[in-house]
Amino acid sequence: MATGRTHRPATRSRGIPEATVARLPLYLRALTALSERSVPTVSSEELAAAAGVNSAKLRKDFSYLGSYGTRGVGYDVEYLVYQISRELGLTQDWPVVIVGIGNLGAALANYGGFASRGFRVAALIDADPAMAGKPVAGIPVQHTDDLERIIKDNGVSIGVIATPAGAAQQVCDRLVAAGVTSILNFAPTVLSVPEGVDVRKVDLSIELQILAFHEQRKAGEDAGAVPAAGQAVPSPAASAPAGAAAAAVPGAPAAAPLSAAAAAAADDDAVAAARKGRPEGDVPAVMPA
Ligand SMILES: NC(=O)c1ccc[n+]([C@@H]2O[C@H](COP(=O)([O-])OP(=O)(O)OC[C@H]3O[C@@H](n4cnc5c(N)ncnc54)[C@H](O)[C@@H]3O)[C@@H](O)[C@H]2O)c1
Repeated sequence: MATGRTHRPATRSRGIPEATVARLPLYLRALTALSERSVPTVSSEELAAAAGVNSAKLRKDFSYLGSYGTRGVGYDVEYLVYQISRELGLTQDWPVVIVGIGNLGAALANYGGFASRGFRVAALIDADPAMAGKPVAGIPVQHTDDLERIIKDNGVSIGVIATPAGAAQQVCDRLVAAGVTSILNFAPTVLSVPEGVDVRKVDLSIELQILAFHEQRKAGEDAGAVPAAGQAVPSPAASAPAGAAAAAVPGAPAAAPLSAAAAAAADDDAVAAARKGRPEGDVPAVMPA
């Protein structure tokens, strides 16, 4: 199994902070919507509101791209789309493989949003021999026996893992050994990858747990927390020192993982500090709605 470092430092090449990189897709989505409506220019305030980011932060982010806008006119929408796309590496075509073509893998294969953003689904791979040759989203599923050849033939550097958790590390190791250097992991497990491989994870249940935490806080002020059915609250005195009691109570996420939504909204330094404290290396990839 591959071992070693699981994520990169807070800054990348050309000195763009990771928190800025995390916000670029938000700007791009808002700008693409403006472009589709043939809006020629946009102010930093309008764009910040559309992207859900504060406008001072947006201006700082764009300064890293060398984009300052024109006073009284704002930013040129088409040019910014180009600049951000180029910065994110989206001006080239990225062949992607999806491994694990069950409910989720098939849904991803059918998602039209990849192709429109420059991600071409080059191959679908599954371990089930019964699926081999069957088309999903018009692409025939191929067997995992051919994984290495498929990666090589298609020049794939990005792999999506949608297998059960128990298979994910082994699939990851094979993808990496075959030349994949970026992985989007949907399986609920932490992957170990060697130096130079980026992993981002999507876990909707974690996002829901964070929402549950906020819901509980909203409701808790008047009602007090009520444990979910079947969950007994352990006695802090019996099982843990007083300081650890809050973390021991079910439903009290004392150390919620840092979501990309939080990363996009927080200050760069705060993000770096929060990342430092995280026990796991790969990065959640769910973006704010
Ligand atoms: N991240 C999220 O928000 C999210 C949401 C839903 C599901 N999931 C996760 O996604 C994964 C897939 O869920 P699903 O509902 O599609 O499951 P599923 O059982 O429908 O599909 C899993 C597929 O993986 C294949 N598979 C198993 N081992 C494999 C291997 N070694 N190599 C290649 N293919 C292999 C199976 O043949 C099957 O087709 C699970 O880990 C699930 O927990 C994550």
